[in-house]
Amino acid sequence: MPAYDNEGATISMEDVRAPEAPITISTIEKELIARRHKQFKSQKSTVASRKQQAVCVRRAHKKYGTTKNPNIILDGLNMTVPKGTIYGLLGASGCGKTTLLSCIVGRRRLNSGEIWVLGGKPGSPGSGVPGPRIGYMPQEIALFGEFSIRETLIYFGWIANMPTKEVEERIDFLIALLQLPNPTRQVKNLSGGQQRRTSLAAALIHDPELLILDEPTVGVDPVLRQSIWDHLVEITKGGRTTVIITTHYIDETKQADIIGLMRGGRFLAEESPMELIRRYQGESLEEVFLKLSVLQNLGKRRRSSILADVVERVELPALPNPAAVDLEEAEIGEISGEFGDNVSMSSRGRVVVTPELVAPIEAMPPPEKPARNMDMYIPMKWHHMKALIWKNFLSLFRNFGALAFIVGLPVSQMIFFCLAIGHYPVGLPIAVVNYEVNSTNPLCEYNKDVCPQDPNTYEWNLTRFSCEYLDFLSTRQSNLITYPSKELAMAEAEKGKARAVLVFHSNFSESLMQRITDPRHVTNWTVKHSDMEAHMDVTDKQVEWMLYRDLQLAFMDASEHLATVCDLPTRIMSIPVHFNKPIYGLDVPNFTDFAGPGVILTIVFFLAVALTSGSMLAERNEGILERSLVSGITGTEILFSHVIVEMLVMLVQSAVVLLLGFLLFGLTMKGPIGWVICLTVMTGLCGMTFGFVVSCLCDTDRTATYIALGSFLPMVLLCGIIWPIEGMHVVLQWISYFLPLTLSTEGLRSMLQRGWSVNTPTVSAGFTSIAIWIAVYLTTSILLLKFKKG
Ligand SMILES: Nc1ncnc2c1ncn2[C@@H]1O[C@H](COP(=O)(O)OP(=O)(O)OP(=O)(O)O)[C@@H](O)[C@H]1O
Repeated sequence: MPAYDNEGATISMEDVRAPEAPITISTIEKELIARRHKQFKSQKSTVASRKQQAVCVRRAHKKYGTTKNPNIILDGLNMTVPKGTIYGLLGASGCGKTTLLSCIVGRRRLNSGEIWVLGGKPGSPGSGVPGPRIGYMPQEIALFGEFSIRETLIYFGWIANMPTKEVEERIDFLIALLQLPNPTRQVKNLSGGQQRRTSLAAALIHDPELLILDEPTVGVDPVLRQSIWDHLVEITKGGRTTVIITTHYIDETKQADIIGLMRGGRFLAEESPMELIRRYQGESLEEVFLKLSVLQNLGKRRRSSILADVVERVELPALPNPAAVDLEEAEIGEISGEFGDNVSMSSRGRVVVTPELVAPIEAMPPPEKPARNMDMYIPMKWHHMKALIWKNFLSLFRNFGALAFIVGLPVSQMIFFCLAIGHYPVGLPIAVVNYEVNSTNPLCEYNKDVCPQDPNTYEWNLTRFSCEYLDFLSTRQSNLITYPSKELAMAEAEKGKARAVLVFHSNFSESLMQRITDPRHVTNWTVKHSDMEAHMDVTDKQVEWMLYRDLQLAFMDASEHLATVCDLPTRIMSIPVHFNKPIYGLDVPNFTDFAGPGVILTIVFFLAVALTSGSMLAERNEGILERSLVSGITGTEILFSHVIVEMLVMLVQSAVVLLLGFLLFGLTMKGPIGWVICLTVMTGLCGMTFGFVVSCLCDTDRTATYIALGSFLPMVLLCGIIWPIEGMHVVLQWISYFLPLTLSTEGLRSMLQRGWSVNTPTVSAGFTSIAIWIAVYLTTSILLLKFKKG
């Protein structure tokens, strides 16, 4: 088809010449004409008359893009689809057919204009649209690859509230009609054409009142295509079913009752195929479309020299009736299609009415009022939930790789955490230069069990205290390496071969003894020589702190031992601070215990985010979500069905994480186990609802990954696992308290290590914070699903 730049043009009847030759009409065509006469009646355009149509679109405007750079798709379009007809929606690729259909099914909103579908406005309470009154086959396959054909059709049948037996009968019928393969075959293993036919079967399964089929015959062979069309003609015969179908095979729409030729955001014509061929003397509908496109160009650029060549080559029909009715633009908007076979050459602009067909005939019966019952106020319908939960379970268990990942990841993460984090660094290389002894062995000999104080004179004769000190240090840090000189030891430490250099002066013990026994007469020189010199590599804060602690504790151990062998009170030579048994926590605090609660909650939270946003995005990107929403499923139902299924997964994940942490790796647990489990599961639920928000906000997996990662780091950095909140900048402290993992981590830690109950403020704040976040995320995702339309 030639690409003419004719957007926004309309056709005036001066552009149309009289037909030159009569057209032969076949029997089928005669039958179709007869049907059209019966179906389309002239009537005045009122709200009531619009409600009588299967679909009625008036003055539709729809644009994408920004206000500065808009991409106008529908530009005042009018469309009328009478009940019981097949409406062929034709137009070049990208002209806006899918956009129009998604507005009709209520999945996109117009910028302005009105749409009536089956007597109601799509999305309004009680309209039944979206819902089972519609059968929608989108352009993409929009099916679950892991499902078999049968399971797919059962899912859509259940959504439409069909009993299983009836679904089975319809499956047999549709499999025969659409020549589908064995219904046990998985959709992902079908050919492209077979998948499209399965998708068509899903739209047909519940025998809807309005079938909207977006290119159902792509990749279907001509024989089958014909049988699909025959079926559509058959089901519309009774007048109950209406079909709107888009296709790129223009000539197959000969069997449609009306064809809407779309171009430049409007209809070039909305007319029966026979009438179009007759009026424009085309050999085929394709040729008619070409002529109408040129006419539209003429309307816009009547004198355009660019198109002159093309126009010369196209033979244009003349106006069949010079007394064509000319109407004002606003009125014409009201007229399109409602005069039945009268030609509305465009949705805006001049309209031609063929007088012989305008004769009023009996009015259509009033449309059935949509059922207004309590159903529409029930947020979740049982048959929807049944179908969704079944679908979610099947998709989860069919995908073995994902299942293994879901269970395996928390196990491996917990094992990694418990084995890798929080353990004391041992074997740190420590360089020792001991000028007090002449030994290459750091653990030099000393009189371990002999008191260096004379029992009679009480004179002290302390020797080799450096050896005693190193002996106790070696029980904490065993990798002591002796160097003969300080210079050599320092050079090695600078090369990274030692974390600390310890130097004992030659008169270390003697000076220390003087410092203790006669402090009044001790010189600075003596004090200096009684110190062990320590030079440390402090690039690693944790290592520095632990070495610092070990060096001091080794001194206390050695001095307490000395006091013991001398029958002195043990603590006499220690620093005068006595650390009693901790109020809470272990005698030797353990970083694994400290970080454990935060790590457990982070694992559970972010696994739930990944699981939920992944499955929701996959569903959305494959078009399944869209299709389910058009079938009448609500956002709330989709969310809760995921919550129910993923809750089970999360219970397993939480159990695995807690069992590994407490039973296998011995993390401290003093608190009420029931509440610990409850807080863990609630955190997973919070992650799940956050995953819903992410999947509703993002259009692609990539943006979802960015959001998930972008939120992971701040939450983990600020929730107090890595650094105490009290040490943060005051603004960040406030931000941190508002994050979902901060108060819950503190609450869990208080239960596990302090044994606090849920009544204590810290624990109850953890529960309250996570409950509020669940409510916020859930409400946001329900609102996003409801209102975020194109
Ligand atoms: N979500 C969107 N955001 C921005 N532009 C969009 C969006 N969806 C569609 N479009 C644009 O709107 C125009 C109409 O698209 P639409 O899918 O409705 O066309 P179509 O007639 O169905 O095409 P085809 O026959 O190829 O399926 C195209 O230019 C398309 O790029």
